[in-house]
Amino acid sequence: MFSRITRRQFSTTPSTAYKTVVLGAAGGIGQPLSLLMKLNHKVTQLSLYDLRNAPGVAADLSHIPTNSVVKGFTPDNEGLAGALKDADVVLIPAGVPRKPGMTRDDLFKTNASIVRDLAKAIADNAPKAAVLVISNPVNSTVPIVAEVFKSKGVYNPKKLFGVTTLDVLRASRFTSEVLGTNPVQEKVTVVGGHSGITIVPLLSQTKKKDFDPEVRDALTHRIQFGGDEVVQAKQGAGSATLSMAQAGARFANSVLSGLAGETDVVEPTYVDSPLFKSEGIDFFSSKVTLGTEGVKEVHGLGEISSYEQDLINKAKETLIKNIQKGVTFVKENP
Ligand SMILES: NC(=O)C1=CN([C@@H]2O[C@H](COP(=O)(O)OP(=O)(O)OC[C@H]3O[C@@H](n4cnc5c(N)ncnc54)[C@H](O)[C@@H]3O)[C@@H](O)[C@H]2O)C=CC1
Ligand SMILES: O=C([O-])CC(=O)C(=O)O
Repeated sequence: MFSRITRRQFSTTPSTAYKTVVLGAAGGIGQPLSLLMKLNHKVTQLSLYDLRNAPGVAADLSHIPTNSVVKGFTPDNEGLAGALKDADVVLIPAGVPRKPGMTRDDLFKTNASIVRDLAKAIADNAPKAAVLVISNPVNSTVPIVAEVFKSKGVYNPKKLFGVTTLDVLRASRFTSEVLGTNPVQEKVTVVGGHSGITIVPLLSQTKKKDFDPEVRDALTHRIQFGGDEVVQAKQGAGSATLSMAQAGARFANSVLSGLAGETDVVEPTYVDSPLFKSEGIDFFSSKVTLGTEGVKEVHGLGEISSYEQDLINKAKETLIKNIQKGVTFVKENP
């Protein structure tokens, strides 16, 4: 167990000192994500939890001379309660990944109960933490966490995030490949959700703005189905792990920056959103300003093209079903 003294000791060097927890830390995403969190100077305590092997991953990372103490937990070794105590940020990459031929929704039957049970433990042990959900299907697992938190009276919509950053990374990369530009400077806002047609890149808001329709269609499709490229290339051995770790670490760093009081921290993320609530869509991804309490402001979509409006209309039809599926699951399987 980390003591408060340890936390204070380390908080003197950086201006911030946060405990970050990775649930599913020994997995394909969990290991590189834990490495990247070990390299983040805002993190002073890093707790790694998995059904097995988390203490080994923690021992390995603990030799890296950065400003954090790492500890591994399993069900037999202080368990979730030990891992989660005093957490500021909890990342959840626990659950099964896709194989070729599967949709993210096909993962629901296995991952829904995993995420529900982890959410119960977070509600009991770290109800004030920011919770970053990576486990698929994100469109449904985020509503699952929200329902569990509501049932336990600890739901804070400002602290629950579906991580859609990988869509943003892909959009930058793929757009730069088409335009021959520097991917680092190619910023693309991606809105909606995190699966197939619910992923909507707003290419009309990029510097290029006007794409040839054929190029635009192909680029949009590649961004929407980028995950499938990796699933197919891995031939049954899983889905994106390394690019996802980078995406998760970038988003976690933004959340930590917001908590630390940095200004103008803006990332697209799937949150409890006012944008389409009147249509029964409680969760939607758009640009969000992150602050000391989590979500500070959910941005509107801005000016979009009629092509993008059509994509959003289609995305909403799927999203409403995905969200309802998560809500119903928790009501029927509390
Ligand atoms: N949001 C996104 O953009 C992305 C999400 N994903 C999703 O992330 C999830 C994890 O993917 P991978 O790391 O590749 O899978 P993996 O199978 O390599 O690792 C998953 C880990 O979760 C652990 N786990 C399972 N049940 C658990 C529980 N109850 N408590 C704690 N740990 C548990 C497993 O032991 C394993 O170590 C999948 O659902 C995948 O679809 C993957 C890529 C991108
Ligand atoms: O495709 C998958 O199943 C994993 C994922 O969410 C992604 O890579 O975007």
